Amino acid sequence: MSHTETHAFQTEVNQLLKLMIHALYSNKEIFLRELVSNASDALDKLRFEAVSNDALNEGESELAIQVSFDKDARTITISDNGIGMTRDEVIANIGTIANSGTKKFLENLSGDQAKDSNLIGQFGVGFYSSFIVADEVVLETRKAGAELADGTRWVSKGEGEFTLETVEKASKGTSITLHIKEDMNEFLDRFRLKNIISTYSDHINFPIKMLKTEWDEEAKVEKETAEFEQVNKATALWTQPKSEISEEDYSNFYQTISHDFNAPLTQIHNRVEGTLEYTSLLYIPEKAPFDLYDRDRRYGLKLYVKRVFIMDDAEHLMPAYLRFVRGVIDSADLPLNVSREILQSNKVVDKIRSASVKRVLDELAKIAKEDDQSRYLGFWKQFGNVLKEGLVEDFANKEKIAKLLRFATTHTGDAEQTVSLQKYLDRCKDEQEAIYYIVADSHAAAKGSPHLEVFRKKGIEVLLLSDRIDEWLVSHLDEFEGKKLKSITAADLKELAEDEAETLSEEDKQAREALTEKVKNALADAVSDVRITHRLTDSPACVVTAEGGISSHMARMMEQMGQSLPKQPPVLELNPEHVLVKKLEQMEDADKLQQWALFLLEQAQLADGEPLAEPGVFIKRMNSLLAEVM
Ligand SMILES: Nc1ncnc2c1ncn2[C@@H]1O[C@H](COP(=O)(O)OP(=O)(O)OP(=O)(O)O)[C@@H](O)[C@H]1O
Repeated sequence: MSHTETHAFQTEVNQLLKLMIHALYSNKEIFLRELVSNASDALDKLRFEAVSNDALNEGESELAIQVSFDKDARTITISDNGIGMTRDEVIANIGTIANSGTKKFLENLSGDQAKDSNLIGQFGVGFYSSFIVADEVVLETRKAGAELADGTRWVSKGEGEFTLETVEKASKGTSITLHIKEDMNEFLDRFRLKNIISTYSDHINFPIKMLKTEWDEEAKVEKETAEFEQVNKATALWTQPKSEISEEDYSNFYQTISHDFNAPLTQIHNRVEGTLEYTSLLYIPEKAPFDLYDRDRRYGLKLYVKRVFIMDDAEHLMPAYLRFVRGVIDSADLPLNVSREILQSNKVVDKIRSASVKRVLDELAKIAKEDDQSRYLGFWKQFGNVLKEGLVEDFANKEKIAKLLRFATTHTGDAEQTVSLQKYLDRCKDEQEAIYYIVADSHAAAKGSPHLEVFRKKGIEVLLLSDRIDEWLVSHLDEFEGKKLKSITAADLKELAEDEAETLSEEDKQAREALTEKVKNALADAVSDVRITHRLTDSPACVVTAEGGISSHMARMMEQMGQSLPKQPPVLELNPEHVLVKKLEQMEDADKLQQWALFLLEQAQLADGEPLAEPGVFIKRMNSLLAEVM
C-alpha cells in the first residue's frame, strides 16, 4: 500500500534554492547539464557495481540517458537506467544538506541577494538547479536490483517541503520530471534541448537519447516518432585527440564533472604510453570552492580503468595541497576491482600521482611566467594558501613550490601577495646575507612593526607574512637559491650592526653597557636579556625572541590551538638614540627607572602584537608617568 509522507526541507535548503534561482537566472539552461551529469554518474556507478554483480543490470544491456518533453503537459523528463536510489538515499541526498561545510557556507550568507549571488559561484550547482526552470519536480527512482514495488516518488515545488511515496517502478534507475514554469517555454522545444545537450554534454560517456522526429506531410510539421535516437557523441572527452577538442569542449566537460559554473583556469591533457598507459585530464579551477579548508571535504580525481568509472574523489591520486585540482585519470594498468585500500599502496598509482603533481606544478610555473601576471596572481589569491601546505607536505617538490610562492613585501607596501622569492633576490644586493621576513598576526601588524625600521633605513626588502600557515611555511623553508631565510625578530641580526659598532667610542660603549645592566636589573624576570638594538630608528624599544626560542607569534598560535607553552620572557632591545632611552640613562631613582623600563617593555610587546597580561596596570602606569611630566 502506498501512502504519502510530507517532509519539510531543512531551512538551509530553502535558502539555497532561493539564492540559486536568483543567481543562475541568466544561465538557466545549465539545469540540463546538471541533471545529465547526475544521470551519467548513476550509470557509471551501476556499470562499476555490475562488474562483480551482473544481476544489477536487470537484463538491460545498454546504459543510456533519455531526455523527452511534452509541450501540452509542459514537462521535461530526464531518465537514466543507472544505479537508482533507495527511499533512505533519496531522503539523505535530495532535500537534505548533510555536509557540515555546506551548512557553514549557508550560515555565512548575508541575506543580501546581490552579494550572496557571488558566493553561490563557489558552490556546486547540482540537482537543485531544476527549480530554476520548474515549479514542480517529480523524481521517481528505484535502486538497481531492488523489488519493482520498492520504488520511491519524491515530489516538491521547491517551497519548504517535499512528499515521499512508495511506488512501483518497472525499470531501475531514476527519472526526473520537471513541470516547467510559465515563463520558461523556450525549453519545451526539441531544437533547444538538443542544442543544450550538444553544447554541454556531448562528451558524456553514455548515449543521450531523444525521440526521433519525422516530417508529417499532411500537417506540414516535424512530428515525434516512437523511436529514440542518440543526440550526443558519447565519446569520453579525455579519449579524444587534443587537436579535436576545443577550449569550449574542455570547459564544458570541466563544468560537468565539477558542478562549478565558472570556467576553469586551464587544463592539462596528456596521454602516456609505454611501460605505463594512462590518460590524464587535469583542471585547475579559477575560483576556490567554499569548502576548500573544510577537513571533511572530499578531494581527488575521478578514476577510470579503461573507460569504466571506478570512483570519485580518488584522494590518492592528488596530494592534499593540490586538492583543488579536478579531473580524470583513465588507466589501462589497474584492475577493474581496484579499491581505495589498494590505491594507497600501488606502484602504478604512485607513478601516476607523481607525474600528475609534476604536470600541475609545471603548468603553474608556466602561467607564473606569463608577461601578464594577472592569471597567476588570480590563481594565487584563490589557492596560494593551500599551495603553501605543499612546502611542508611534499619534500620532493619543495623547490618547485618555493618558486611558485608570492609574498607581500615592504617593497610594494600593499597587502597584495605579488613578489616571488626570485624577484626578491633579483633586486637585493649580492652581499645581503639573508632573505628577511617578519611574521605577524595581520598585514598591518607586520607592516607597522618597529623591527622594520633599520631595514627601511638601509633599503632592504622584507617579506611581510601574515597568513596563518606562514609560520610553518618559514619553518620548512630554510633557504632559497642558496640564501637563508631569516626572521627580522630573531635574536641575532649582528650583520646589520657592524658598521656602527666600529665607530663607537669606548666611553659610549661603557655607557651603553651600564644602561642595559641597569634596565635588566629593574625588569628582573620580565625579560631574559636587555640589549642595545641595531634595528630601531624611530621607536625607543622592541622585543625579540631569545636565541633558540619560539617566536612570540608562534607561541600565540600554539596557544590558540590549545597548546600552551611555558612562558619565555622576551629579550628587550633599546634604541640608544631615542629621547626616552637617553632619559633612562640619566635616571637615578630606582623606582622611577623601573616604572619607565616596564612601560617601554609593555609598549614594545603591544607593538609586537602581544596582548598584555594586565592592560589595567599598563594604563595606570602610563597615566602616572604622564602626570609626572605634565
Ligand atoms: N539520477 C540520479 N541517480 C542516482 N542518484 C542520484 C541521481 N541524481 C542525484 N542523485 C544522488 O543525489 C545526490 C545529490 O545530487 P546533487 O546534484 O544535489 O549533488 P552532487 O551530484 O553530489 O553534486 P554537487 O554537490 O557537486 O553539486 C548525488 O550525489 C547522488 O547520490
